[in-house]
Amino acid sequence: MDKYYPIMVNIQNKRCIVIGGGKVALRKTKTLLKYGAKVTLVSPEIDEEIKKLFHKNKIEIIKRNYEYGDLEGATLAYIATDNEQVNELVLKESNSKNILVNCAKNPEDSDFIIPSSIKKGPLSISISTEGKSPMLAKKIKEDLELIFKDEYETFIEELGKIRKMAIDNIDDIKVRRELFKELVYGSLLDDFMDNDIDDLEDEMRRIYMKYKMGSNTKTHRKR
Ligand SMILES: C[C@@]1(CC(=O)O)C2=NC(=C\c3[nH]c(c(CCC(=O)O)c3CC(=O)O)Cc3[nH]c(c(CC(=O)O)c3CCC(=O)O)/C=C3\N/C(=C\2)[C@@H](CCC(=O)O)[C@]3(C)CC(=O)O)/[C@H]1CCC(=O)O
Ligand SMILES: NC(=O)c1ccc[n+]([C@@H]2O[C@H](COP(=O)([O-])OP(=O)(O)OC[C@H]3O[C@@H](n4cnc5c(N)ncnc54)[C@H](O)[C@@H]3O)[C@@H](O)[C@H]2O)c1
Repeated sequence: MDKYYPIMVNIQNKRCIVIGGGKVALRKTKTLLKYGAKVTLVSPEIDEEIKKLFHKNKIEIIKRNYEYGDLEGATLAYIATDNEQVNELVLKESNSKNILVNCAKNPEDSDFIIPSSIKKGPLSISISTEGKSPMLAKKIKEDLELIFKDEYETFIEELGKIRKMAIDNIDDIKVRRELFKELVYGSLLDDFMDNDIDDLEDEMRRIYMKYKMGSNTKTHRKR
């Protein structure tokens, strides 16, 4: 049975606790901030980059050793210390409180692991090797970045607009599917990437109108 179930989690404004203040803690913290989490970090020693985040009011810091109870109120917990005994104690607390935990040192103790990921506007591509080789996950990300370029962001934003219009105005799901098929599987994206399209929005709307006109729907929505 596969162990890790991939999901997209909204962590905006959720409290996430990082135990440890070194390089790994910094990397995890930066990712959490990118996704709008409220980060509290507990560690006696703090990396210089982490201090900068604190001075910019991006995170809270508790400058001491971890103590039982520090995970109170956490949605997610991250263990990034170099001390096995501390890690054990944090694991005990997270397990007893059902707080999902990531342990950088011992992935087998983790409830979740962090994939390498590409973000282009609404597009997310995550790569995981289930901890077998984080470096390979990073390389695959770099390879995929050559394919999934910035144009994808605009393309997906425009697709989102047309899809909403189609759901509101074209009742027949078969017609909608045909429309989406032409937009997604047709040559539109390639043409856009090759700079062969002046105005993507116009072009998508032209295709949309073709399907809308062909589907004399709108008024007889089936219940
Ligand atoms: C993807 C990424 C996300 C992130 O952390 O933000 C991430 N590691 C990254 C990079 C990276 N990490 C390491 C190297 C050095 C080379 C190497 O060892 O390969 C490099 C490469 C580099 O830095 O160039 C060392 C390392 N990593 C782990 C251990 C412990 C162990 O394996 O026992 C050790 C050994 C420590 C030691 O030797 O002491 C464990 C984990 N690292 C994971 C994620 C999870 C599984 C991901 C997957 O499913 O593949 C997992 C299981 C748990 C977790 O941390 O969530 C990020 C890429 C960022 C990017 O994409 O740019
Ligand atoms: N998952 C990954 O991607 C990855 C990558 C490299 C290393 N690691 C592993 O993660 C661990 C951390 O790596 P690092 O490079 O950040 O180490 P580091 O030495 O830079 O940092 C360790 C941090 O732990 C803190 N710490 C020690 N005792 C503590 C306690 N009682 N309470 C709270 N904090 C405490 C220290 O103050 C320090 O800030 C190491 O064990 C390493 O093997 C994981």
